[in-house]
Amino acid sequence: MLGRVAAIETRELCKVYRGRAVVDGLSLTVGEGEVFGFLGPNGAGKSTTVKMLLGLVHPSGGELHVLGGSPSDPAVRSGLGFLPEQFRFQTWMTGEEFLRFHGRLAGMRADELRTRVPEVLETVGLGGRGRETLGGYSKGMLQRAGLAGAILARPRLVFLDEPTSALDPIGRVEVREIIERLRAEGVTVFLNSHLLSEVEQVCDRVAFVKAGRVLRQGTLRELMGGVLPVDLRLDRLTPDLLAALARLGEVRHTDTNTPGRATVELWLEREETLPALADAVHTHGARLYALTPRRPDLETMFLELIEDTPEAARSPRAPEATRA
Ligand SMILES: Nc1ncnc2c1ncn2[C@@H]1O[C@H](COP(=O)(O)OP(=O)(O)OP(=O)(O)O)[C@@H](O)[C@H]1O
Repeated sequence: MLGRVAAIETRELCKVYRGRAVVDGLSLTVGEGEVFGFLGPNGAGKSTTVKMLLGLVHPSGGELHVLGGSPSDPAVRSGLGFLPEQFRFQTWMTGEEFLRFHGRLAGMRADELRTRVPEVLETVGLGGRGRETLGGYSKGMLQRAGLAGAILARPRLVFLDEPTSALDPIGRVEVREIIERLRAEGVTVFLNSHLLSEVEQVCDRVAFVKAGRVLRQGTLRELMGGVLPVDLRLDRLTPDLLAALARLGEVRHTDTNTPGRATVELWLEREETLPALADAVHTHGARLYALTPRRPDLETMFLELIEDTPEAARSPRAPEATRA
């Protein structure tokens, strides 16, 4: 396959362990340059899928293409980066040595590594700490070092398995920024995370998996049924303005009980309608204090989907609670 190909494409992918299908007909498409969230409860088959996509586990059935080829092809493999959730570090190595070792395994030249290693250490927030041994790193620093290893060889597709599980809130924001930067550089990011708020903020598209199958995949908007709820706060709401707003979207709720303050919840079909809302308010002589598109609530979606399926015997909060 040449030209513009999907970064990942699987069709009816299966993995059977001891007679049990842990990945059971999984079909997935991830476009090049997308940040893709792969979500599901514990044991859904996410890690097994990632291992197959990396060529570390042989599928029992189905098809898979990664960067237009097979992950067993060294040329394809050299375009992949991976941050496993549980990384075994050599504690006696320094951060720099670890990255150089990693880079050599990925086929990078020594002179290339001389500039690239300090650069990625800086990117992941470990600038100036590369001469310390990994044994002395905190859990968060180790996770950053692992992330540095995953992006070191400038992969076109990078798999991040729970990249922020050991990080504090500042570290999480930093990793989000790194993901944004990778997206800007056209790198495809396949993100496995139980932190749904994080996925919500950074992913272009998501897939929900359960019992080895994709229950649903799409953009957050698509998964929301294509509507964009918007909250408006105004100084007043005249009948004319209400009628104008109702022409732009579906008015779901209004509140005019407080003098000098009115709120409207409106469901739009298209984001492009947002400026017209502000215009309508202005044209009708009202003052606009807030116009807030509501984020799709991934957690609610996730819980509904997981609960909807018969195998949902576990507590719906288990995915996050057990991984804290
Ligand atoms: N090598 C193996 N041999 C036998 N069973 C396995 C093997 N690897 C995974 N499994 C089983 O496959 C199922 C899916 O595991 P997997 O690790 O892919 O799930 P996951 O969605 O990544 O879960 P988690 O969110 O807990 O990491 C589990 O029931 C697990 O016990």
